[in-house]
Amino acid sequence: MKIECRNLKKNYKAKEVLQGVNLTLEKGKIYGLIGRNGAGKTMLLSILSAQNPVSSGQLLLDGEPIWENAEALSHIYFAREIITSANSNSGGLKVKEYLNMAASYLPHWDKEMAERLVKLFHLEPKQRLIKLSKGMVSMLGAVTALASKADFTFLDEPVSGLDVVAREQFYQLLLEEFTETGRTFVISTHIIEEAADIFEEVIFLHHGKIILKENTQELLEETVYVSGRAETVDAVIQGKEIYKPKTLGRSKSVLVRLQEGEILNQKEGITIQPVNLQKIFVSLCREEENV
Ligand SMILES: Nc1ncnc2c1ncn2[C@@H]1O[C@H](COP(=O)(O)OP(=O)(O)OP(=O)(O)O)[C@@H](O)[C@H]1O
Repeated sequence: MKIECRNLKKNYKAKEVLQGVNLTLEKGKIYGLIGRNGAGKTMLLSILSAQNPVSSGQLLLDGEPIWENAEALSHIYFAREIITSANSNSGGLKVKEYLNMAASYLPHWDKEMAERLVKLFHLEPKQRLIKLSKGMVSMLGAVTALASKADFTFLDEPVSGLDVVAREQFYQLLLEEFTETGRTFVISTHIIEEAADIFEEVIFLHHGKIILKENTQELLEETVYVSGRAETVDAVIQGKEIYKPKTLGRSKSVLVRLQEGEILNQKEGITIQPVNLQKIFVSLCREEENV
């Protein structure tokens, strides 16, 4: 099973929110969707789940269009941010009512799992959503996403507002569910490092374009930070794929993307260090923005 997007574009008046996204999401993977504020993450997830029409391009599940296709949509669920303000549709609902509503439109809903997770997260079924704390609202979203049992489940910043204990608990549950079922999860988050071990692949979205989609482990193993005397750094990185160098006086630092099996020669006057995902993301954004 796979979802494919071909040259997806979304415009709002003159603004191109998605600028030709090509993406394949395979069954049985956890993807991390990373992007700056306004990059288009929520938009992409809402389009992938057919909650929003595209301006152009194709969106397919196993070769069949997803838009207005009930069978395809029964395999996809997007747990978007729950709006609980007084004038929203959800705000006045009780936790129990919100979950009953989800159960009514999600064809593979696991009632027993939802009840178990509600207890685990100490959510009170009779409490109205408007009275929940920000973290509790996030937990309710996580419960809905997990209990949806959709083959492709998208979560928009599921851990925002959760305390560290609850965040670990959420990722643990997610991994257990993933291991048991082989469902696909796409998770957007700004807390990159914490989730880096969970994501099999990372997708970096920048100004409505995918600037990187890679296996997380390979990306980390094959990217190094080189710093030291500028002329030595230049000699070592010659002919290599690099991300946005920084020069300060006579010293220089740069991220180098190695090819499989490629190594850098250690020379006096430079250091070669491993990097984390956050650093790679920041460097790539700087590269794109040319700053
Ligand atoms: N209904 C709309 N009308 C016009 N522009 C919109 C609409 N919805 C989203 N946008 C624009 O689309 C762009 C992408 O928004 P989106 O919410 O997808 O970003 P995001 O990556 O999820 O950001 P964040 O991390 O801040 O949540 C933004 O520039 C936003 O202003």
